[in-house]
Amino acid sequence: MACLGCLSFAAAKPAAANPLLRRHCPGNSEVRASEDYDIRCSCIWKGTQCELIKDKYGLVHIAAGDLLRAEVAAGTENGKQAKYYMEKGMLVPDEIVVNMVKERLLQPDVEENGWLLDGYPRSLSQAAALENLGIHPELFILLDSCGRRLDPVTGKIYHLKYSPPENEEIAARLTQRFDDTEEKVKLRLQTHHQNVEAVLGVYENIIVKINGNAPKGQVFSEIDAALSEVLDKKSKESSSSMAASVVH
Ligand SMILES: Nc1ncnc2c1ncn2[C@@H]1O[C@H](COP(=O)(O)OP(=O)(O)O)[C@@H](O)[C@H]1O
Repeated sequence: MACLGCLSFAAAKPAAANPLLRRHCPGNSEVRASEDYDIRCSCIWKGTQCELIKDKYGLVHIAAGDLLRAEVAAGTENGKQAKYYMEKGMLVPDEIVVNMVKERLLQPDVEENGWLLDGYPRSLSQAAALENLGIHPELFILLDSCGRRLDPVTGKIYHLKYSPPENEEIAARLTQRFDDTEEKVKLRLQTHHQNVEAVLGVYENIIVKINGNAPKGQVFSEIDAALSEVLDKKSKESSSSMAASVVH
């Protein structure tokens, strides 16, 4: 529990904002089996935007999906259990995910630099777990976007509109990750819709909604503006509290 103080300390640093990045499948992207584009509602820009945020703000990028895939690849007990749920397109149980994210958030680099949580929390119970740990983000970025595709041969990610495949051969083999088949995606969307409203309720005062269906530079400039605003506000608050302590 002592480490929780460390996290609060990281959050309190004026130079480090702690944003969460969420992908949101908009309500008008209904699951329609005949429309490939819509059922695979997913965000190409999430990873790209995380890289850009990380580069500019020096935050530690923590992606719940990446942590889980690393456990699966390492063949750990948690990974074996997680794989079962990931393959079914279900949320991995909190017993695995909450601890995994918590442990990563307690690492010294996170305390030093601040954090960017990606794909977490995805349910009310995960948001509550963060709150109970005293971990409060300063910004919740909700990214609306659809159309991501993964090339299974090169691992490169494309977007059907904004970053299309270079040729027909690549276009033909574009697919999703191992957990991205149609039935699983449908289930994931269903779960996502059930959970998203509840999570948004927890962060309603710090949400910024960004249209992800735009060129990456444009998406980033909106995110950047939101982050800068948070940081400006923090630095003003911290200088006014400094002034107050001088007066006293
Ligand atoms: N916060 C989370 N809670 C539970 N399971 C998660 C969480 N984040 C990711 N997962 C699991 O990992 C899978 C892949 O997640 P992710 O890499 O974030 O991709 P996507 O953003 O396309 O869902 C999810 O389908 C789910 O099974």
